[in-house]
Amino acid sequence: MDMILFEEMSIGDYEQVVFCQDKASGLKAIIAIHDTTLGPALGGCRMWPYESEEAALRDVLRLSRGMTYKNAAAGLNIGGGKSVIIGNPKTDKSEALFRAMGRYVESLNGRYIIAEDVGTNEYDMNNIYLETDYVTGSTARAGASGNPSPKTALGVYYAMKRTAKEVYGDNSLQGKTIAIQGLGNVAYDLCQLINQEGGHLVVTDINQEAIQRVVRDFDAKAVGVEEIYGVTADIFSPCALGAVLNDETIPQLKVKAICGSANNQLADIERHSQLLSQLEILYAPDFIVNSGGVINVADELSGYDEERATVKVKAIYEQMGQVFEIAKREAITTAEAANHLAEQRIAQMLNVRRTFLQTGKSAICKR
Ligand SMILES: NC(=O)C1=CN([C@@H]2O[C@H](COP(=O)(O)OP(=O)(O)OC[C@H]3O[C@@H](n4cnc5c(N)ncnc54)[C@H](O)[C@@H]3O)[C@@H](O)[C@H]2O)C=CC1
Ligand SMILES: O=C(O)CCC(=O)C(=O)O
Repeated sequence: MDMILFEEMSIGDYEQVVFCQDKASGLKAIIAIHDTTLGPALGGCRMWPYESEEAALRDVLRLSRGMTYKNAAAGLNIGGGKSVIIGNPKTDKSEALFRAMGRYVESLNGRYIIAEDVGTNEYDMNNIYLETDYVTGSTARAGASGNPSPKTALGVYYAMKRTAKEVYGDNSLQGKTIAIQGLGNVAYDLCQLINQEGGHLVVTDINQEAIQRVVRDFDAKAVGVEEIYGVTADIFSPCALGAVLNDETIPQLKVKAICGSANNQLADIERHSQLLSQLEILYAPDFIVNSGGVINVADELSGYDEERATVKVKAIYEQMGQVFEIAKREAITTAEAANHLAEQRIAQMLNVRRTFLQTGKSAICKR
């Protein structure tokens, strides 16, 4: 590994990285806590057959930092963290593996709260709950919120409507063509919402079954995995994995806007957001668009109320509008505007905390 860990941690301002190994269950995991200024770090656990340990480490560092920004911009009183388990979610899962992971989460004593991400689900969280209370998104107890994907999809839908309003002057998706990459948990529900509103879907996935389901249920048109970038559409919606907006793909785009659920869509945030802006393609920043899932699971920390969580998720519409306004007012890219929003809130709350209080009052105290 030619990566120097403490240097990486220092550059990205990470608080803590924990390597977890349990030989009996086969667990190899990394937990990254990026920033806990606003509260305990909350973020999902990705299970993925990473090609190297360095790739896993890079992913968890990138994703945990993203959670700090996402949680701050969403107005949540929680910090940013994430975890990865190195393994194949189709073949390597077991009760023991997730219980071993749960014990590592417990050992952090509330500094990190786990949830699901790509490759893990609410049933895995149920096994984690057997070892720790610091888990959200399970179905294991009263007040647990379960699978966050439907709420993530709802948030993407509202972000997409606000994006459509910004570009086309009307927030309706009726008659609009949306090109969707990746048809997993989030995108299936998103396709349903778009279809219900009369939008047209052009879709792709590496999984044929996922494609067939959406073609059958929502009258979508399927294209090849590489063709999706060149589809003539109103909005491109990346809902698979990260770094899909890069030097090769951006010049192929024939859309006026991008709004999707995938984390870390821009391969190089600064350069590629500038390039999109030069091409007059409006980029709806990923961590604002996809914050519905974490807004939903974080609601558990105050005693889960689905109605309240839904109201907060729908408010992504206004939040997106605010980001577009900041970008226009300050003549910066939308990615920069979203970052400013998050960074300003963290700086302001750090300042508020200068006043001494006898007892701490954090999100987790309210459980
Ligand atoms: N599930 C949630 O609540 C949240 C998800 N996200 C992000 O949204 C994205 C999607 O999440 P989920 O739907 O939960 O994941 P998922 O694993 O259910 O779906 C991902 C889909 O993308 C497909 N895919 C993978 N590589 C592809 C490629 N090169 N081209 C086309 N399709 C490809 C997969 O076959 C799969 O169907 C991920 O980036 C995730 O981190 C972000 C916030 C919350
Ligand atoms: O939605 C979740 O399960 C937790 C939040 C998260 O990991 C994410 O938003 O990427």
